Amino acid sequence: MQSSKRLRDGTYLRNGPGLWDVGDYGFRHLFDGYATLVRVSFRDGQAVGAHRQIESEAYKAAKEHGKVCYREFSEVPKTENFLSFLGQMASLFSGSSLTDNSNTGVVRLGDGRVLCLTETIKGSIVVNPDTLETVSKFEYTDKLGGLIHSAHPVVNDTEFWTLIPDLIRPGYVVARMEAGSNERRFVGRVDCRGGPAPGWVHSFPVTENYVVVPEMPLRYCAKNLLRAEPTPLYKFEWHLESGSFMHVMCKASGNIVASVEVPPFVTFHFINAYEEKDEEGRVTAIIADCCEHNADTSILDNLRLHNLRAFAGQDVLTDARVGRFRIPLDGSPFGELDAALDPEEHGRGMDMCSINPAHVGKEYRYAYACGARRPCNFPNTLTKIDLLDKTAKNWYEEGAVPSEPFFVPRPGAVDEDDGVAISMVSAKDGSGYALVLDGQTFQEIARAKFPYGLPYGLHCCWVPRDK
Ligand SMILES: CC(=O)/C=C/C=C(C)/C=C/C1=C(C)CCCC1(C)C
Ligand SMILES: CC(/C=C/C=O)=C\C=C\C=O
Ligand SMILES: [Fe+2]
Repeated sequence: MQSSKRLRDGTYLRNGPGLWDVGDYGFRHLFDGYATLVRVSFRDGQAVGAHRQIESEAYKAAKEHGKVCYREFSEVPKTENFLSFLGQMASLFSGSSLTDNSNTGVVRLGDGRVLCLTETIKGSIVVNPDTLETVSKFEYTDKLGGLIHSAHPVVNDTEFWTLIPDLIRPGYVVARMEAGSNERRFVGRVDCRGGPAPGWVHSFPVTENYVVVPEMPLRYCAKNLLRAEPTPLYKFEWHLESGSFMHVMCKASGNIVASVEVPPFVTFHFINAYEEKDEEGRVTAIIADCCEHNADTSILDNLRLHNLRAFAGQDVLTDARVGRFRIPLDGSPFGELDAALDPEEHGRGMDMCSINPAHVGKEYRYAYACGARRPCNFPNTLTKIDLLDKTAKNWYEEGAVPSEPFFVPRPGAVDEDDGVAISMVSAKDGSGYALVLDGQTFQEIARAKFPYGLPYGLHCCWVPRDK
């Protein structure tokens, strides 16, 4: 590793879809791939890397039978005859045909267990952060039920917040799990304000005292769940007429303290949220920021493998911005949604964000994300966004595809941006390296080359060495 500064010791883990072929069949969508876990361990100024497939039931069955055996994001097992089709329909309702391919995120729970996740509840899998071995299914011991949840729980050293959409009685259940437990406890419920089904909740934010529940017009669609062939919006449907809403639930009581209509939006990832206060310290509003795709669902189509492969270098990546919601707590029926800074600062593309974990739920200034240098069909820069100055610093290397810049604070740091941002980069020639950027200057501190290229990956976590 070429580095002048010492990095803190610990392990960076990154999860994501990494294998898109079964036998001679090629998958269609980025989100279908079987999970590949990547590790880079930093110790005494050296970096050691490894990667391994997560041994989900879906992955093992595909390997054994040479075909897709479970329902993935867009792939569906092929049925040989009408009887097996009927069997599949029945298993869909019980959830047994849904994938457990935990290809989205990886989180370190307060008790030290490391969990890989996806949108299906059964796809919660415990892994060993040192060997990357699949340890076991994470069994939720409660009776909350549900088949799907937000792929991104909000996790810290003491707790885990999750959102479970209810497709039968459109709404969301908010639940909390203590560190060290496998039991989620019901906190409260939000009923949908519009539409035939809840809006997709890939992620949601929390503040110190509240949980923010987004209801976007891109809604789950039971009919599309049953289809054998993917629709343009996969398992979802766009219901502009149904309205877009933001709900705020009190963490302590489970009561809804605000439910406002907002302009239409499309987001996978909330960045953070915090409480806005007046001079007397009373909470007047909730501010919630997200990677917002200008209410345009075509980002889902952008992420089809054909489009990613065929349109390299063409300017087809749909515009995105930091969407900032202001949700008033004074009973007003409407909330606001505006760009937090000029999207040109980050090339009108942005997603895959991280912040200093000490600022989750609190006022914050900096967000790290993938951005765009046009023309491009996929995010191709790393960007450090200053939400106060409304500016961005950008890292770019010609032909390279960097993954989520994951912020790791320096132990004992006081300044919010005192730390590093770690990303895995696929270079133009197909080789790969871990890149460490200074969280303040956004200049390169170190890079560690992998002996081989790695597929694009999604979300990350950090396991300190002393834990
Ligand atoms: C990788 C990523 O960000 C998203 C993955 C999403 C998945 C795997 C979604 C899967 C689903 C099913 C298999 C059926 C039910 C609907 C839905 C949650 C979309
Ligand atoms: C990779 C991605 C969006 C890129 C576009 O800007 C979204 C991934 C979502 C799942 O975690
Ligand atoms: Fe995600």
